Amino acid sequence: MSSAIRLEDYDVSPITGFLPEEPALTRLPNPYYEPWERINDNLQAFIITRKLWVQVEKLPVLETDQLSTMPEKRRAFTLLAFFAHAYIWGDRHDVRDYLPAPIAVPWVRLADEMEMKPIICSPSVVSWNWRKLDPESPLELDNMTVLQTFTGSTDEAWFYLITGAVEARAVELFRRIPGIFEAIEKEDHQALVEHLGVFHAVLSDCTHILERMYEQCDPYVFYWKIHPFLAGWNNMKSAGLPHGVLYHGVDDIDMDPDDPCLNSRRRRYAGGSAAQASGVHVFDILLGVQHYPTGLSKTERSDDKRKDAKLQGGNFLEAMRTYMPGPHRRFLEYLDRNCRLRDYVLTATGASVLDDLRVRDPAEVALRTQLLQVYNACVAQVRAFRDSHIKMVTRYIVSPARKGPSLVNMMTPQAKQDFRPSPPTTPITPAPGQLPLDDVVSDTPAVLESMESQTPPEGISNLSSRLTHLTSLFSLQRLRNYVVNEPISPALTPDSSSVDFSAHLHDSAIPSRHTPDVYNNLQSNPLSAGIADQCEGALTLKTKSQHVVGSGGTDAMKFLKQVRDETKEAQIQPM
Ligand code: HEM
Repeated sequence: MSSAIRLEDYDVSPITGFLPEEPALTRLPNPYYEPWERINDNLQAFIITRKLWVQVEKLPVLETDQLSTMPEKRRAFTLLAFFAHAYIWGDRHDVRDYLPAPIAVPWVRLADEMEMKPIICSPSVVSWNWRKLDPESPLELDNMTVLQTFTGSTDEAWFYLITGAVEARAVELFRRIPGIFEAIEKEDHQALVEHLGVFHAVLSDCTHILERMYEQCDPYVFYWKIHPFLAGWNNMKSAGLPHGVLYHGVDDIDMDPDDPCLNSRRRRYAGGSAAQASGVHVFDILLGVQHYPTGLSKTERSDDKRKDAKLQGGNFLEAMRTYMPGPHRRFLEYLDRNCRLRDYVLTATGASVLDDLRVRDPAEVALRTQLLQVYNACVAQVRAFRDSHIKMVTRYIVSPARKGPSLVNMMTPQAKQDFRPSPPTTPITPAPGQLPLDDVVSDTPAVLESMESQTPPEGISNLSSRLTHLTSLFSLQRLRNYVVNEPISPALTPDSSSVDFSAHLHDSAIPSRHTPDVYNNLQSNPLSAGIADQCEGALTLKTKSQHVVGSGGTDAMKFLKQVRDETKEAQIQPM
């Protein structure tokens, strides 16, 4: 290992680390790119009004050779990433399985040039997407703001900022990497203890910053409004992308649009994840934390198996490195190959070594014992970071997935626009026990609100009266518009899903074939004839939404817990 490692050789700044040192551009300076900037000026409005598709398709296919500086390239990449993900996921009721040439062509070119993949990633939404509020003040959370979001919400901005601020805080550690290498080379234990002390302080601050997520990012908003935009196009069959996404003008040149072989040309990429930010990778590598493919048992973790799994792309964290810019990836690879901190601490603090020294040099024994303690404290702190992160994933993914979407999320965009509570055109006689329809109509906003909050409005205290209201609303052809009426796919039944739909369905009063009592009851009531099938539609849509945003976090949790446990295994037992 050589202490001659120079961060700059890997595009890692001693001032801003993996974040670029040059401020991000707020607009591309060359007027040639004005068509992109003009779309971006109204991005959120175009998403809300569902006009982005048309806008993007009208764009010319711009060349990338007029992007002359790195900040320009980064801004262009980020703009295209936001356009692409808004184009694919902007309307979950109508997911497109291709990117039009005006996005795909320049994006693929830029990604190739930057040794990245044309998909949204942590570098594009976090590292290149901030500026300092006060340029003269330090780079830290309370002095950072975000340039670009899908939703315009403070929740989304905060989500990106927290990740950026963790990276920013870690810079103090990155700066010390050459020093850590040198201290090991020179066997300078005093210096090593000092470096690791700083490492520990950095880790503890990063955990604190992570936990500030709760201050301004609402889990519901994150899960239902932000997270879907960040999804990729791998394993997204249930969200409507069984084969991935076709990049028009790149992968379909000279092919008939109906050619079935086109599917094999579709690209599949993972979505944006903070696991693509380099900071936490550095923590692991420096401390010698080993990660294995998810589900690989301890006994299977021989070097051969590990290499095998590596070749098959089984290690998620390593796969995430392929979404980083080339120089950063190479920096991590360099560290991986050359950092031997853990082995060094293991040897320097081994029982026989310390026994030999005990009489000759008790001060050195004390120093080495301190070295072991501070090393272990760092490992424990990385574990604490991961524990905290797991709790966060529970609150931001698992819980909202269990609760299910609000009515607003189940409505088609058209239905949202169409909804105007108004009196019925055909008189319908209420069945015995039902409220008169006039009351129901005037109650509509309250019922909708109750479904949103999942609490019955005043006076409607039990499930059956809520269903009665629903029934009447359906009869009035109002709620019919809120659901997509298509048969439920056997592949998406609650049984095969990681989320317990049936329990939730009772709560939110959406009956289905899977809640037979309610379903049969509805079918036997003449006024509610047909409503059960409508509800099936709601369930289908709900299940679809669930799959767009993820499997309710079950797989992710398994992976995250394994990674957390692997961290613990790096601790060295004092002899
Ligand atoms: C609302 C907050 C967050 C949620 C819901 C969340 C969710 C997740 C999920 C589901 C994974 C599993 C892999 C994947 O699907 O990408 C993951 C992995 C990961 N996330 Fe987060 N994340 C959040 C914030 C952060 C932040 C702020 C950081 C760090 C700055 C971070 C760092 C990581 C890392 C390093 C991994 C890889 C696993 C590990 O090393 O423990 N996450 N995250």
